[in-house]
Amino acid sequence: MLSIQNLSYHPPATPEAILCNISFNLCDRQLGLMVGPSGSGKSTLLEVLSGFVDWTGGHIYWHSQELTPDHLQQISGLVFQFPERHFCGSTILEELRLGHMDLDHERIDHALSAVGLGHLAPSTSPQSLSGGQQRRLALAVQLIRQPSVLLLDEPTAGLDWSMRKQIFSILQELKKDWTILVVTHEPEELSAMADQTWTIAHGKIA
Ligand SMILES: Nc1ncnc2c1ncn2[C@@H]1O[C@H](COP(=O)(O)OP(=O)(O)OP(=O)(O)O)[C@@H](O)[C@H]1O
Repeated sequence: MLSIQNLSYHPPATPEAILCNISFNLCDRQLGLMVGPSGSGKSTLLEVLSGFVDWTGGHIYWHSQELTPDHLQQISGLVFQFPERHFCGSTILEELRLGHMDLDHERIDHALSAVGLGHLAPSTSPQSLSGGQQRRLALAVQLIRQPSVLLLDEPTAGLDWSMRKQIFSILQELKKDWTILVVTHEPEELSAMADQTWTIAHGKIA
């Protein structure tokens, strides 16, 4: 279980805290949904939970272990909003192997199959994929690291209805094996599959 207790983040440059006394628990193999309007602190929360930002108050636990930002970088897999903008590899294989040159084919095939891309040749260019396929590749890039917690920032932003449906059905499958936190300002269809939903506004959970 990921346990967030009274988490606050107040960088010196901001007059107000960006995150204020956030507390919630996300159980293993559950999908949690954090819903809030633009500017409410959703992306900042994911940056903290990915270990990119050092919080200024509170505690984060994975099961009974208290976590530092270094721990969080190890256990979390963050898929940014519009992740396709950050693709660097010229092939799917290169994209998946970035920073993990020793990954074997079995693990690569497993990650691609988990997101419904098992039929694609590893030599395919990420740029030639559809929008929905690119989002699924971005998921595979994180899954291949086998994170304990998968963090998704607006996973269906900018996709049309049929591509959003692809992502929903992948998430429905992934949540059988992975612990997932999704942040979004448009919960819509995601609400139906979420095990827990929280609302965030002005850095506080309502
Ligand atoms: N490094 C920073 N320094 C100062 N202010 C920041 C910083 N990062 C975020 N903020 C502010 O914190 C607030 C929350 O931003 P955040 O991006 O987390 O919101 P969000 O809910 O993800 O919004 P969106 O849905 O538009 O991405 C905003 O008011 C933003 O301007």
